[in-house]
Amino acid sequence: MLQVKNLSFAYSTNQVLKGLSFEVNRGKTLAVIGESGSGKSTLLKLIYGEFDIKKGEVWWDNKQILGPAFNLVVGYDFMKFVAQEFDLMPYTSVEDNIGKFLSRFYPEEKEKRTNELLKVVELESFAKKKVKNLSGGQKQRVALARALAKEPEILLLDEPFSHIDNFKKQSLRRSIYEYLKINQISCVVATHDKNDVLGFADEMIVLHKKEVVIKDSPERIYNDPKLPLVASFFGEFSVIEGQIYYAHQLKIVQRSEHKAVVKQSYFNGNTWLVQAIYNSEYIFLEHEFEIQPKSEFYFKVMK
Ligand SMILES: Nc1ncnc2c1ncn2[C@@H]1O[C@H](COP(=O)(O)OP(=O)(O)OP(=O)(O)O)[C@@H](O)[C@H]1O
Repeated sequence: MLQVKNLSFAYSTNQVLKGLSFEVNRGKTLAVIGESGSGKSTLLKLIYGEFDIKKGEVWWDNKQILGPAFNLVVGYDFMKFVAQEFDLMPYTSVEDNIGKFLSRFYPEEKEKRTNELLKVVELESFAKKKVKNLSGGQKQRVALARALAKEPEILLLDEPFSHIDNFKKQSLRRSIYEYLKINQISCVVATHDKNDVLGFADEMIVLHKKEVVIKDSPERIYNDPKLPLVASFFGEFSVIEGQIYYAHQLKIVQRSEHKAVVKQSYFNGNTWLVQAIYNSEYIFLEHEFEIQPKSEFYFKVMK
C-alpha cells in the first residue's frame, strides 16, 4: 500500500504542496487532477523519490521512500515512473528499449515478455524500428511498455496518453489499465483527461491551492463536483442559483421561469452545445439541433 502522510513541499521559497495525505491500496488506481501548475508532477516526483522530503512521509508497504540525499540512484525497483519527458535510448530498437531492464541470461523469457508488452501497447509491427524514428505518441507507448517490463508493484504515470492520437487512445488505455488490474499493480496517474479517470480510476484527488480539496470515487465526484474547477474537468457546465449543472442537465422546454438568449451553437457529435446568456452569465446546454444566435428559449434544470 502507498501511504502519503502529511506531505508538504516547496521549490526553494515557492510552496507547491501543503499537508497532503492519502493512500492507494495494492492493485488500485488513484487519479490526481488539478489545474496546470497545481503540483501534480511534483507530487509524482516526490512519491518516486526524486526530491528530498523535508516535511511529511511517503511509504510503500513498510519501506519509506527517500530522496537523493539517501539514495545514490533515484528510484526503487518496485516502482516505475513514466514522466512527461520519456527517457528512452533513441538509437536502439523499440524491442531493445523495452527489454533493456530484463535479464539477458534468460533470452527466451526476455523475448516472450518483450512480445507480450509490445502487444499491450500495440507496437508489434514497430519492434525493430529505432526509437528516434518514432512519433511522439509511439515513443510514449514504448515508455509505458518499458515501465511495465520489470513488473513494478506501483506505477506512476504523468499524462500517460497525452501524445497518443484519438484513434489509438481508447483501446490503449483499456489495454494498459486491464494489464494493471490483472497484475495487481497500483497506479497513481496525473491527468487532464477525464477519460483517464472515469471508468478506470478507483479514487481521485483534486489538488487546488496546494492542498487536496476533494478525495472520493470518480463517480461520486462527477455526480457532485462541489467546485466549478472540478466540474470543468468533466465538461461544460453552468452555475445556476449556486448549483452546478453539466450541459446535459439543462433542457429546453416550451415555457419555464428560466429564459435565455443564444450566443452560439457548436456541433458536438451526438448533440449541439449551445452557449447562451442567462442572468448576464454564460450557460451551456446540450440540444438536439443547432439554434441561431440571438434566439430566445426557456429551459429547465434536471439533476
Ligand atoms: N524544478 C522546478 N523548480 C522550481 N519550480 C518548479 C520546478 N518544477 C515545477 N515547479 C513549479 O512548481 C509548481 C507545480 O508544478 P508541477 O509541474 O508540479 O505542476 P503540474 O500540476 O504537474 O502542472 P502541469 O499540469 O502543467 O504539468 C509550478 O508553479 C511550477 O512552476
